[in-house]
Amino acid sequence: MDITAVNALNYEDFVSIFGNVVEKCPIITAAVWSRRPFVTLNALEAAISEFIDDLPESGKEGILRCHPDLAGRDLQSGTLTRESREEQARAGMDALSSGEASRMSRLNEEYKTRFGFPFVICARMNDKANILRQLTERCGNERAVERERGIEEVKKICRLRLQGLVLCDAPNKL
Ligand SMILES: NC(=O)N[C@H]1NC(=O)NC1=O
Repeated sequence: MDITAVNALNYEDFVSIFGNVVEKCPIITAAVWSRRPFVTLNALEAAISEFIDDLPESGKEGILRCHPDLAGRDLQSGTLTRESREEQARAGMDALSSGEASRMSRLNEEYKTRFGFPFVICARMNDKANILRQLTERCGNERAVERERGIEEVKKICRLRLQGLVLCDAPNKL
């Protein structure tokens, strides 16, 4: 699908196709539909980013809370969204040794207890070792730093999901 086809979608189809570009937050997609037409895919991405940036801190934390843990309960029970399952598999989260799995689980819980939202990172841009290292390091940050850091990662995930759905109209900036 190209951007012209995107702009021609009614809101039902737009939300049905793009509703999970931010994990389990179709309200964001539904809101940016009114910003059509998008000149480029980057313009659609920018509209999503602006919507997120305009949210109060509680809204940003709410977005983070819609994300499943990496290698967490949803992965074990097969209840991840298709997008998240593919991303987590790409980073090897479905093939951790038992030692790695328990370390991951302990750190995820520590992170959530400290911040009140889950650790979020763009799994497709990181491997297993990197994810474990960053999770360890980021547990030591301040809450406000982590809120912003997590939101940056949400935007990276969103960009890659959008690029999987819409033909690219500009050089990949990643
Ligand atoms: N917790 C977390 O980072 N979750 C995710 N990251 C990603 O790339 N896909 C996800 O579901």
